[in-house]
Amino acid sequence: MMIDQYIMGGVISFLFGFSLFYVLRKKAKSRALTAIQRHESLKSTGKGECRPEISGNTDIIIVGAGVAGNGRRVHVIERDLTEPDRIVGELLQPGGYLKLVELGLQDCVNTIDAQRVLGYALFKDGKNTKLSYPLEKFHSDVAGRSFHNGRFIQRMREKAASLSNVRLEQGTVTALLEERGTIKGVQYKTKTGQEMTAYAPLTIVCDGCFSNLRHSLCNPKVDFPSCFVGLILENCQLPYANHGHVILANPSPILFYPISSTEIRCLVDVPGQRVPSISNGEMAQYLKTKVAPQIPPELYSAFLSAVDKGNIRTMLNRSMPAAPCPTPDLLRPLYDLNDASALYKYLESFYTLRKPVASTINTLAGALYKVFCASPDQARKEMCQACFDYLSLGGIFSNGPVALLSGLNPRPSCLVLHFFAVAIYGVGRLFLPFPSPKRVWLGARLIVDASNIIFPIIKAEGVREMFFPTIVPTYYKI
Ligand SMILES: Cc1cc2nc3c(=O)[nH]c(=O)nc-3n(C[C@H](O)[C@H](O)[C@H](O)COP(=O)(O)OP(=O)(O)OC[C@H]3O[C@@H](n4cnc5c(N)ncnc54)[C@H](O)[C@@H]3O)c2cc1C
Repeated sequence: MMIDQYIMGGVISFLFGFSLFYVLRKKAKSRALTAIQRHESLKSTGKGECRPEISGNTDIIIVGAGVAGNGRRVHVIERDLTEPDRIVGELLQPGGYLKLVELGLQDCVNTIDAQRVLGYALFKDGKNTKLSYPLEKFHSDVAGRSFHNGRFIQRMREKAASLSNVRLEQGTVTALLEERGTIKGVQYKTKTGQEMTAYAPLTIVCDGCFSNLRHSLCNPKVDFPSCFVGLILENCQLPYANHGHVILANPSPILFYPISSTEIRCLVDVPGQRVPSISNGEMAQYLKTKVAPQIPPELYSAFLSAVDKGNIRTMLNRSMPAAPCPTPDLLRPLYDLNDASALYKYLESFYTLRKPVASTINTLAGALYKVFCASPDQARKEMCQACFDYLSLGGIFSNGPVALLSGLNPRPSCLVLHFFAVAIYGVGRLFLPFPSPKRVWLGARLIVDASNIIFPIIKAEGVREMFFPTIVPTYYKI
């Protein structure tokens, strides 16, 4: 992951989580509305449980209350119900905000000093270009939002806990209970250390990037392309107000965006899995000597002050293709439920709808990261410059890619079209005014390089799932 993946990658999860909320919530909507009127805030029993036990059985167990989760008689088990303090998930793309509106959850960003985000500003070699989200066709409220992740998560948890059909409990799931290939429920440890089991026909595991359960369900191909180093800048203004700023720096991008009315998040991408040590001062030295000279002058002194202040956080970026886990047994017990076939159809359409969206954003994020990282290779340099200049053309040349990035129009065909349009644009420029043999050779390498970037990512995501989701056998969508 990197800047764009950070900016974009996050929306995958937001869209995933909110789509899941949506798919599962529709049926419970009338019950949920009644419940919201009755319970206005997160109520704790003081035992790490935020709702009394629901009588009767549980339909769905959800492990993890990050941005994903919700449903019928739902039991949510979350390791830590206190407000998270993380440097992740701070920028919600307009596509994610639209999902919040669709779910009636948009007020979750109203009381947390969230900032409107209207697009990106790209900086490269002293030049910059503003890329606005194509929001003309939407209500004026629709835009991205950036905020403190923990504040947003708590608002979402309050909403979930306010539903009478949701039991939100603090506990750590230690194992999935499996019988003949079917997940029957979970084993978990409560806040007080008690070992418990919970059973439901459907268990949804969304325990995030530090998952200790995923390996028992699938074999994910997790890649660790880089780390983010996070700082908070104060007392300064971004060159473009209400925009995410992407500095195409050496060796890799640097991001800035507001997270409150007084704070700007800075994320410095450091390729590889190791970062300079914070404790022995190497990190401060790296940030001051290698990073600071590349950032816009408007942010320079606030950046140095943030480094001196010392509140430096790091986080390993992970990238994993959005591959559905082919576990047909998973839904077998649902036939015991009266409306099992309806839920089955919901899940089926959820995956069919989700896959092209998620994989388009994943692919674009992965591809842009490779293009935007500094490289000694001349063909890659040409591709990077072509990309910056292509986006700077404005009109459909910027609207198309930004609509993909923002989750407003994440169509795989548009992604491939724009990616190769950039490559062809780069080659076309090389051929002007005369296509010398050296330039023809460079152009050919550029096309090969572009193909080598995008096709492996598409292959990992799954060509059929991404471009032809409706022809994928049903059980692969479950
Ligand atoms: C540096 C960085 C910056 C990012 N920035 C953005 C961004 O700006 N915008 C964006 O949209 N995305 C961003 N992302 C991606 C985003 O953070 C993730 O996609 C998102 O957090 C995933 O949400 P989740 O609910 O699946 O997992 P998480 O947010 O990780 O939540 C998982 C939850 O499960 C709980 N849990 C874990 N294990 C257990 C267990 N065994 N039992 C019970 N509970 C458990 C955890 O306590 C946690 O609350 C960023 C990622 C990184 C690394």
